[in-house]
Amino acid sequence: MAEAKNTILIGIAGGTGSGKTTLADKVVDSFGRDEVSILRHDNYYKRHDEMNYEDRSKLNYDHPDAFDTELLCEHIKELKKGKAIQMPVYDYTIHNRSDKTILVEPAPVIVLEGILIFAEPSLCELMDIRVFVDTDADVRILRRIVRDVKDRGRSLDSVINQYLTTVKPMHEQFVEPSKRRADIIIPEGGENAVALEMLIQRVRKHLEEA
Ligand SMILES: Nc1ncnc2c1ncn2[C@@H]1O[C@H](COP(=O)(O)OP(=O)(O)O)[C@@H](O)[C@H]1O
Ligand SMILES: Nc1ccn([C@@H]2O[C@H](COP(=O)(O)O)[C@@H](O)[C@H]2O)c(=O)n1
Repeated sequence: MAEAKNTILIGIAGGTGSGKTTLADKVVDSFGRDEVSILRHDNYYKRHDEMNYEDRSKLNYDHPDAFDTELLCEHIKELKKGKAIQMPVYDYTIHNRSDKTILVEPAPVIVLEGILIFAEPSLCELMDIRVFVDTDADVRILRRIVRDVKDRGRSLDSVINQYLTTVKPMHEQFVEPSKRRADIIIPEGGENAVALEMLIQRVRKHLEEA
């Protein structure tokens, strides 16, 4: 099937807690479901049914190999061809994929968010606009502690231990260097009203031309 002419992929990367989900959701919520679709790299974390919870909780979730990026690339290509896909759904509280999927319809604009989306060349090259949300590490870890304890079923000790053993070193090795692949760098993510408005205008321009 021929590629749909007018689909653009906007990648939103940034460290954990930087505000990329907030930014991506605000862009998507400004438009109709038939105009902008959303994909999340986190939903493509590999399934680990062969391990128990305790072993899964010890895995490194901040290395590119933790993700099934090949499946995500296939899904993006399908969407660009005008075909709907079933996006997996990840459940952080059990450190595994859930049995649910979300139907994602093709749309003129697809937003993709994730910590490591610029670190994978095969994925990065599919993007038309690359946005990196840049937020200081101290702010990010404070946000992460609150979120992981409230929403992801974690203890304070486990968040601190995971941050020091894998999250921080992987951020320094993979996430931070991937910033140089960005077209736009946005400080502070979703609460940056000026940057959000510029992104919305860019999407609107594409929709008018599509
Ligand atoms: N600019 C901001 N100021 C204060 N809190 C924020 C801001 N942006 C995001 N948050 C909060 O920080 C947490 C992490 O934000 P999120 O957008 O999920 O980041 P990410 O997807 O990069 O991990 C969430 O609880 C969110 O509500
Ligand atoms: N089972 C898992 C899977 C992932 N994580 C962490 O999620 C972070 C990425 O999500 P953000 O919304 O923060 O960008 C990543 O840093 C992983 O450490 C996890 O804790 N448990």
